[in-house]
Amino acid sequence: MRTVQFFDTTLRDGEQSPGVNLSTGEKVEIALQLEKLGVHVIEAGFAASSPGDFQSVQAVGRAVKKPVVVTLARAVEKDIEAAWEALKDAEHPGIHIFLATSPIHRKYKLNMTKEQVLERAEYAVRLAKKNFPHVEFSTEDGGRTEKEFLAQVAERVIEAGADVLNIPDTVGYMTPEEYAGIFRYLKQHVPNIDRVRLSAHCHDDLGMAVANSLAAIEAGVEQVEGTINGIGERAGNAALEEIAMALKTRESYYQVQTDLELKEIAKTSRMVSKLTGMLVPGNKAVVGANAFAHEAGIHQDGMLKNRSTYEIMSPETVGQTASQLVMGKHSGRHAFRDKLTQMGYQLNDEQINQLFIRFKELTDRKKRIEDEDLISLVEEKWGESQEVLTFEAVHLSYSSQLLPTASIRIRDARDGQVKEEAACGNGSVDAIFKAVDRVVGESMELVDYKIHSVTHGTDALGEVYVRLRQGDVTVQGRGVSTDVLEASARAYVNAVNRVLLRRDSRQEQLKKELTPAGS
Ligand SMILES: CC(=O)SCCNC(=O)CCNC(=O)[C@H](O)C(C)(C)COP(=O)(O)OP(=O)(O)OC[C@H]1O[C@@H](n2cnc3c(N)ncnc32)[C@H](O)[C@@H]1OP(=O)(O)O
Ligand SMILES: CC(C)C(=O)C(=O)O
Repeated sequence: MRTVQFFDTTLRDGEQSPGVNLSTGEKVEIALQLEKLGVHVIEAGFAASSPGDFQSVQAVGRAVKKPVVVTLARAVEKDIEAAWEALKDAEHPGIHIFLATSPIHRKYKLNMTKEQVLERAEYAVRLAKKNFPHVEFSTEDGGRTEKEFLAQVAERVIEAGADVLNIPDTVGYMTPEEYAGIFRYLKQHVPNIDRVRLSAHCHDDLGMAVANSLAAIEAGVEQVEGTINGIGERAGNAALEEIAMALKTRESYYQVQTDLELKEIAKTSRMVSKLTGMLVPGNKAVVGANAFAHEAGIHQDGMLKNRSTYEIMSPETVGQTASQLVMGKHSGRHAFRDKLTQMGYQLNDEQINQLFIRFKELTDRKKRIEDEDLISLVEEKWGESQEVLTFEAVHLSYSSQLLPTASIRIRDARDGQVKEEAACGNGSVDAIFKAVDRVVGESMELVDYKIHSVTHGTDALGEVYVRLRQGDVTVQGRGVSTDVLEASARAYVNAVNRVLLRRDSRQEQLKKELTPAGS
């Protein structure tokens, strides 16, 4: 099976995304991660473009040991000289020279004849070859170039010593069949075409960058160029992680392998997203948050029975966390039961059916159902009617210079007594929670505290959610009041009730299990 090499241009074409500007340190950080991912070539920038980019190219060249590090350069002496100056200390220095070849670019941008383009291309490659062991030449806007002329350019740069010949679809105009046809044509019409590694470089203007890259691979190219997360100029470049996973997942079809460390994909994607500020859409293939999430009941049921029903690759392969069955409007009973079991609730069919009705009602009101919503559903159904502690009153003493003190009054149904306690805290809410702990005689771990207003205006109802943990029991409590401190006290007492009930019902269950049958 033949191997296709990966040329990563996240740091050059990816950085051409409007609004992205990576510092030298950030480029080095990404480059080291790309090295771990196993790409063969890293395009670190455009050395002649600015002193900052020169410095970045130089730093990446020095930091990275295994991949070839290249810089982009126009077919002009000063760019080629700057490129060597930046990369002469690199372990594997390379240069990427480009010159547009299409009629539109020749006429309007370069103002050059075909003959001038041929001469300049050859001259630039010969010049670069004096220093660089690795010279790539790109026919910018190759996709819209006459095939016969492309073949002439190819012949000249091969003669001049180019190691890699890239035919970019600079403006993302090609269809897969057309693009593949260019490489087939060159293979048939250019003598010595075997002396260069053919490379594909696609843009996503019509959403075909990955499809075009794969078509080029089918036509025999040995290198693909692209970026992590598909970032880049305009609509971006071909997403390398998508090409890699297409080759891996459809290996028997493409009969091509890569040397990439696929498990590094998710980490690389997260790093690039964080440092460039380019967020990855949830539905992005391979690395999006939803790429391995299933919400529809029928899919979830299939997944529980066998993952291959709805997953063509596993998230672990690319270093993503395990597949998720997301609870929502479209979920079914199988997934619902599985989720509750995972959360520690062993419920019978009747209980599941009752809860499922409430769950579906909730999904009509709420977009995404979180674990805490499910906890509330269960607790609400089997918890609330047997309240142990009833909140009666709270009083706060607060001054800007002293610790706040809270006094709380709670009725305890276990002994029928009304209990009062006071406590100081780091803030008013903390004081209230500590006072409740004193009444109960135990302390709870506060895992989460959320507050939002239910209505508008200064008399708005404040709704407080708390999440408490004690041992392996986690519960949620809710309290509502026009006073947010009272809402906090109510929420905390509500949650403590649930801890006590859950503990009691577990003890009950244990007792039943330990009592011999018939006694
Ligand atoms: C498809 C691609 O992604 S190509 C890479 C695109 N990336 C970038 O352009 C980012 C970095 N670029 C830059 O920082 C600047 O454009 C620089 C420093 C390279 C050049 O800046 P300037 O000297 O001010 O020129 P400017 O960018 O305005 O114009 C480009 C010039 O290069 C010429 N040129 C464009 N491509 C090439 C080429 N491959 N070889 C030789 N000359 C070229 C243009 O014809 C134009 O020349 P002119 O001034 O004689 O008309
Ligand atoms: C410089 C070349 C390869 C390029 O980025 C393009 O044509 O899109």
